[in-house]
Order: sequence, then C-alpha cells, then structure tokens
Amino acid sequence: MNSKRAWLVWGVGIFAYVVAITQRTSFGVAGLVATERFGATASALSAFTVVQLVVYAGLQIPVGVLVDRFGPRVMIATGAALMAVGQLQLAMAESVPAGVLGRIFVGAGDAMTFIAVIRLIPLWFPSRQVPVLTQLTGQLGQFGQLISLVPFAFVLHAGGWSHAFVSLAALGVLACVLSAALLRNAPAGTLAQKTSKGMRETAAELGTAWRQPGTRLGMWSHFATQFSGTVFVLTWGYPFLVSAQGLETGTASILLSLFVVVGIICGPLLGSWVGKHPLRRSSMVLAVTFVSAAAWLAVILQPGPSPLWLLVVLVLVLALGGPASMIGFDFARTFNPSHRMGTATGIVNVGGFVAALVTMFAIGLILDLINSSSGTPGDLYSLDAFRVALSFQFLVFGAGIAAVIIIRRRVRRSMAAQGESIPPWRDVLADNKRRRQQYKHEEKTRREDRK
Ligand SMILES: N[C@@H](Cc1c[nH]cn1)C(=O)NCC(=O)O
Repeated sequence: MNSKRAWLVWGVGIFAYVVAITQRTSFGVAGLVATERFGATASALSAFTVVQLVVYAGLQIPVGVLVDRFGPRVMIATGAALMAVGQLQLAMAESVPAGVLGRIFVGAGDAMTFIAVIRLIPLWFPSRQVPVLTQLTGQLGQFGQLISLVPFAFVLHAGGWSHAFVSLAALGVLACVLSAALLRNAPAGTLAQKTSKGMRETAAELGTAWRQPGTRLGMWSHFATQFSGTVFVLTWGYPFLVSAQGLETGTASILLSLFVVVGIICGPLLGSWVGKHPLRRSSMVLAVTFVSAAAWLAVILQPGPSPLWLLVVLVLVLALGGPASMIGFDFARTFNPSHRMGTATGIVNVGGFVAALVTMFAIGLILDLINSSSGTPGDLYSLDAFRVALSFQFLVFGAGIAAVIIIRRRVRRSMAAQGESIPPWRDVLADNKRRRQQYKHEEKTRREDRK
C-alpha cells in the first residue's frame, strides 16, 4: 500500500478523469462556433449538452454496479475509448442529430470515469488518506476545464472545428492506452473485491441505498450545490459573459478558469472543515447554496452589464459549489456500509447532474421563447433575455434548499433514535471558545514554566 505504484495508479486515474472533464466541457467553449456550424437555435444547442448529461446521469447507477463487477481498470479504459469515438463523430458531424450522437458517446464514456477512479482510492491507499485523496481527485480533475478553455479553444479558433475535436479524440486514445497499460485494480497479492450479485439482489441493494435518508441527503446536497456552476461551465456561462455582459473572450476564459483555482484552494479547506464538523455538513451545503443564489440575484438585478468585480464574485461563489458538492459523497460514504457505497455514490452523483440538465435545457428554451416573441430575431443572447432565462435557477435553488432541510430533519430524527443528537450551534461555538481559551491558558503556562 502507498507504494510508488499506488501513486502511479492514482496519477493515471487522475489523468483519465482530467481527460474526461476536458471532453465534457469542450462543447461549452465551442458553443458559439457550434451555433454557426449547425445553424442551431439555443434549445437545439443545449440539446447537445442535455443529451450528454442525460446519458451521463442515467448511467451512474448501472456503472456503479459494473465497476464492482469488472473493476475500475476496464471501466476507465472503456470510458476513454467511448469518449474518443464520440469526439471523432462530432469532428465529422454536420447536422444536429449527427453531433448529438457524438455527445451521447462522450456522456457514456464520461459516466464510467469518476466513479471508477474514486473506487481505486480505497483499494490502493490506507483509509485515513481516502477522504483527502477523494477531495483532491474531484478538484484535480477540473484541470480538464483549463484544457478546454486554453489549448482546445486555441485549436478551435486557429485550426477549425474538425482539428479541435480530432485532437480531443487523440487525448481520449492516450487516456485509454495509459489506463489499460498502467492501471491495476488492486495491489499485487490483494484480491480485488468482485461481486456476482444477481438482478434481484442488485435491485434490493439499490432500494436499501435509496431508503437510507443519508443517501438522499447526499443526493440533494449534490443537487443544490453543483447545478449552477455546472450549467455555467458547460453551457451558458461563456455566451452569458461574452454576448450578454460584453466581456472579451479572453476575459471570459480567465473567469471560467477561476473555477479550477477556487476548487484547488477551497477543496482541501472545505474537506478539513467537514472532517472537524461532520454534524454540520448540511449547514455548509445550505450556506453555499444561499450564497450562490444571492450572487445570481445581485447580477440579475443589475440594470445593465455587471461590473467586472461582481462577475468575479459570482464565479468565485459558483466555483465553491464544486467542492461543496463533494459533501454529498461524504454523506454516501458515512451513511452506507462499504458494500453499498458504489450504488449510494451513483445515486448522489445523479442529483447535481439532473438539476444541471433540467436548468440548462430550461434556460435554452426560455431564450428561444423570448427570441421568437420579441419580433427582432437575431439577438438570441441579449442581456435582458439572459436575465429572464437565468432566473429559472431560483426555482432549482429553492427546490434544493427545501429538500435538504426536509431530508436532514429525517436524518436527524433517525440519528436521535440511535442516541446521537446534534448539539445546537450555540453550544458548538461556546465549546470552541472554551477550547481556544484552554489552549491559550496551557500555552501561557508552558511558556512560564520554560522561563
Ligand atoms: N462534485 C463533482 C466534482 C467536482 C469537484 N469540484 C468541482 N467539481 C462531481 O460530482 N464529479 C463527478 C464527475 O463525474 O465529475
């Protein structure tokens, strides 16, 4: 355990996840070019990403079961190969259906990657390192967005559509070859756990994982915290910043790349906060969700384009949703036995992506409705249209907040029935103050003893 081999396996897993995120986010950067290439309306354009995410979200639970059966190596390599096929198809596509077919392959391959990479960690590392490495995996994977935003965008604008997507296919082939050659499901001499559950047993496990309120708290936490940032990065963020807010494309790319920086800085901080306050995880979820909704409100209520500082604040707050959504996986891990973790993780991961795809589709639809009813077609991405369309998010924020509050009451009731009660904030803060004072007092005594 924890040998050079373990780090190599983790490194290759991270590389495969970075490549998956690059494939996932590439279409968001290509959105404006795609509008011209396919002559697509806003809702047809969002169909590319919506279909991709439907496939991704729909495959989460089956993939969890398959990872248990066949191990992460096959799943990661197959996922990378599928994404390469999808991007090749997109490179050649000249119609909306042909392009959407490519994104279906990308969504399917992407669905296989994160769960399988996460599954490698407990097989190769001691359990005390698992939470931190899981958070780091989630954050490091987001570097894939930077690849989309900088080199991919460069090739797209300099070399054209086909070159850009063929390059992404080549990256997928590289991830596939490296995964097949270097990944191992478990250290030599360890028997990788394989299950051979039948359909009925698998369905029963799924039902048990779903009935566990902690799993649903994880799913709704993922739902509430992740969707807005995902929508922003994958679809509407770039056209909103460039066409509606009037930013230069370079400035918009820099703003989008802040997502990665915030994740890398805040992920470990949030992880350590969660470690110290495991009974306050849902409060952190609610705080991040409220702040995201407030930042959107401030931007949408601006009479004209927002000042750059406000857009930076919006991006920073939305970016916090990524690390906060990892709290959902923490709920899955701590409320389920290890043999049900894959299924529970799959359920949690569905939350944020379902919320994101409903939102991005609705925004596209509203933009089209406004455009077709305005009598001055052509200004599809105007600021006023975006202000109306983006307000749809408040419904989703509201649903997420309500669901987290309701389900956490259930979780707390069942914890209380098992003798574990949640101390009020007042007591926690008083306890922290008392501990700080005690520490200061001990330090002072030690210093005086040394004199
Ligand atoms: N919560 C994300 C990962 C993340 C971390 N920071 C920003 N995003 C997640 O659900 N990942 C699943 C995946 O397939 O990427």
